[in-house]
Amino acid sequence: MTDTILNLPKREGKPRQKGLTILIDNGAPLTLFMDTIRSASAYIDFVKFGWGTSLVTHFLQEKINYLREHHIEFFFGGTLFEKFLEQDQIEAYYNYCKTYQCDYVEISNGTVPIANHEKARFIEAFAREFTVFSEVGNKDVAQAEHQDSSEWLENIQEDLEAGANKVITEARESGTSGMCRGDGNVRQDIFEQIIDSDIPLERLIFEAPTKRLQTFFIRQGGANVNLANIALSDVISVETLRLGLRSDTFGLSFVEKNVQ
Ligand SMILES: C=C(OP(=O)(O)O)C(=O)O
Ligand SMILES: O=S([O-])[O-]
Repeated sequence: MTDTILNLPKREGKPRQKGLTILIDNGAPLTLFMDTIRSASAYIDFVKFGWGTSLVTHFLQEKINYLREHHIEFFFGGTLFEKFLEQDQIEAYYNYCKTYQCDYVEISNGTVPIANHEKARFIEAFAREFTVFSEVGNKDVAQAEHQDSSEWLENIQEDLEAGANKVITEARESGTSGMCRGDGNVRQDIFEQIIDSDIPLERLIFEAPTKRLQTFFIRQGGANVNLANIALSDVISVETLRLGLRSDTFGLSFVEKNVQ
């Protein structure tokens, strides 16, 4: 970023452990993808190839190569893991990840109804060879309503104990399920239970595809909260929200909560 006399929140350089920005690629055309990466690589830590798009999108290998050149990591959406799981093809998923030389995998149960302890077994197995980001929360709004805050906390703790490097909280690409209500508002009770626990904030990644969610998590968790499902077009906007350069977070206090 440009040198400035302004007093702004401190951001770590890459590779960073906190303040991660994770984009979601839902199959963007190659030149748009490359332009986005080239224009903003300092602010992008990961790209997730959303749900099963990696199987359908063209130029996947070219995109991955371009990310590597720009020191940006990648992983495939948890839904793809779940699709292989549902068809009893976990070994094939492992091979798929190896083919693309993935360092990271996402293990979730947002769609396939397996119990959290079963998901934890997959976390443990994949963590032997990959860095695992697990995901907590249901993609179906009605089912998500039934998951209370203590269940969320227990699931997050179980995932971390099983070997997840970080835990992603579900909100989908739309920001309308998991930790969010159908109307796009965050379920405060869940957020507060998590943030009041002894889990370091940097072990959590909040899906925040909308400005409303980005603003919420940055106001509550500070400039260096980890955010995911950021649209390709929103990278610079999110960085300005982190830095208090947009009205929504203008008065952001620079004190960080529970970040170790
Ligand atoms: C982002 C989504 O899925 P995944 O986590 O599998 O990429 C989604 O379904 O909105
Ligand atoms: O599961 S999602 O929405 O990353």
